Amino acid sequence: MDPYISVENVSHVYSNGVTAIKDIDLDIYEKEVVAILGSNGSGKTTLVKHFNGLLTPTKGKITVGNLNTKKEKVSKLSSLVGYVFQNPNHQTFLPKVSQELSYGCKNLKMSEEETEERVNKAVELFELHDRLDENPFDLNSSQRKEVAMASIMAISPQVIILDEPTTGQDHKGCKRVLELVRMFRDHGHIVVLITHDMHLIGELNCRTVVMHQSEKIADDQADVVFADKEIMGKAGLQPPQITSFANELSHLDQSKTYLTIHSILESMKANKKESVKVASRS
Ligand SMILES: Nc1ncnc2c1ncn2[C@@H]1O[C@H](COP(=O)(O)OP(=O)(O)OP(=O)(O)O)[C@@H](O)[C@H]1O
Repeated sequence: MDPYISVENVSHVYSNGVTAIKDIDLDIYEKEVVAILGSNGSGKTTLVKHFNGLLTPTKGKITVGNLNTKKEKVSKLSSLVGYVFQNPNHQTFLPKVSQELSYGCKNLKMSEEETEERVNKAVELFELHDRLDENPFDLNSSQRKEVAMASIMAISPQVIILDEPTTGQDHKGCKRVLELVRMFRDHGHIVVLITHDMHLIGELNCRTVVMHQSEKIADDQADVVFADKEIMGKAGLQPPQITSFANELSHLDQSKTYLTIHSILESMKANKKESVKVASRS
C-alpha cells in the first residue's frame, strides 16, 4: 500500500536561517492516527504545516495523495488536508454557526447542493442542529472548538490535523476530543495530532512520532515509545502518570507498558485468575 503522505528527506530552513526540521522521513497511511510529540520549538508545527502546503520543503519532497506539495496550490491541498488550529478563535469568524460550517465548502467552490449535503452530514455527526443560528463567539470554548472541527469535517479532507486539541479544555471537553478523534478515524480519515497531552495519546495508544531539536528521534506505537526511557529523557517527555504508577506496582507484568487504568485493571484481573488457579492446584 502506498502512503497517503510521504515525507522524503525533508528539511525546512526559515528565512531567518533557523533550521526548524532536518532530514525528516515519514510515511503516513490511510486511516492512521499519528501523534507528533516533542518539546517547544522541536519542529512539530513546521512539519505538519508542510502537509497542507502552508510551508514547502527547502530540501526534499512531500507528496500528499500522490501530489507534490511544491507544485500544488494551497487551496487544492486544503481540500485534502484540513487543519484545526489550537485556538478556535483563529478559525471562526462568521456570525452564525451555519455560515462557519459552509464557509470551507464555498471557498473550495463546491456547488450549493454538495455544500448543503456536506454541511448536513457535519451537523448530524456533531449534533449541531440546535446551534446553527448561534454566534460561535457566544458558545463556550469546547463548543467553539467543536464548530471549528465540524467546519473542517464538512470539507471532508482525507487528513485532519488537530493542533493541541485538548489545550484549554475541561475534563468533559478532553473526553469529547478523544471521542472525536476516534470518530474521525472510524470515518476513514487520517488524524494527525500535535499534542503535549500524554493522557490523550495513552488512551489512543496510537502511532507516535517524537521530534527533538528539528529531528525525528522516534516513530512507534505509544506504548513502545513511552517505555523507551532514553528517547523520553532526550525529548524531555514524561509518560502519563498512570504509566509511572504502574511501573511501581511490582505484581504487575512489567514487560508491558500500561497507558490506561483499564489496562492495569485487566492485568490485575488476569493475575488474580492466575493466582486462584495456582492456589487451587496446591
Ligand atoms: N515563521 C517562523 N520564522 C522563523 N522561525 C520560526 C518560524 N516558526 C517557527 N520558527 C522556529 O522554528 C523552530 C521550530 O518551531 P515549531 O513552531 O515548528 O516548533 P513546535 O515543536 O511546533 O513548537 P511549539 O510546541 O512551541 O509550538 C523554532 O526554533 C521556532 O522558533
